[in-house]
Amino acid sequence: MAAKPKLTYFDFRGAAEPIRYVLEYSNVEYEDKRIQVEDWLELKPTIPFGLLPTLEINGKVINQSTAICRYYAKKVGLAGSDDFEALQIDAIADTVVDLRTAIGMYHWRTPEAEKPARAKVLKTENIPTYFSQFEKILKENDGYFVNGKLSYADLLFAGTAEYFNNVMKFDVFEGYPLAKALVEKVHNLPRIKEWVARRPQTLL
Ligand SMILES: N[C@@H](CCC(=O)N[C@@H](CS)C(=O)NCC(=O)O)C(=O)O
Repeated sequence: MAAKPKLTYFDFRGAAEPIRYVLEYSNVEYEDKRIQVEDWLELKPTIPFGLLPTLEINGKVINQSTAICRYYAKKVGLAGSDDFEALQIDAIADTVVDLRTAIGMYHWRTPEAEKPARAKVLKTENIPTYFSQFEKILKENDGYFVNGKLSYADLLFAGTAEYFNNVMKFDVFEGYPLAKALVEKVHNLPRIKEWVARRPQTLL
């Protein structure tokens, strides 16, 4: 019997939570390995590209959270039913990750003295630009990102929602009712609901 895939990340939701959502939705058994930040510097040289999350599967260690999401999404019909649908789903997923990266850089890499100014730019420029476009796309697609049906882009977005709010320390979804409703819809999917109820409580 093949070993369970092993997802390795910090004890955070961050970039691993969308993978966890897709794995939970797909009912895949996996090991959710969480490492402590204080152990990271010792571990980093042993990780390909020195970044997490990774997924160990069939003895190979794979990086890149979105590629991992897509791999499992394909197996359960959440990655598009033709190449053009897949393209639109991938584009949304990469866009959500772009915003997550900008917010992550603000939190983890911006010197404290520069944080207030950076937070203001995120709040007044970056976030409204992304969210008003998300809202428009959701309106055109019956409340989902692509073609009125659930895809891994929706799971990735919902799995990142809390990270946006907790890092920014305000309700990023305020004024964007379709984005808010999409997160609720995903969180009401039975397997996601069950995961959210039992997952470890972490800061980010
Ligand atoms: N594009 C990569 C980004 C991976 C990444 O930046 N990981 C961060 C945490 S979210 C990391 O491992 N940081 C530790 C470090 O830079 O030493 C992905 O989505 O998996």
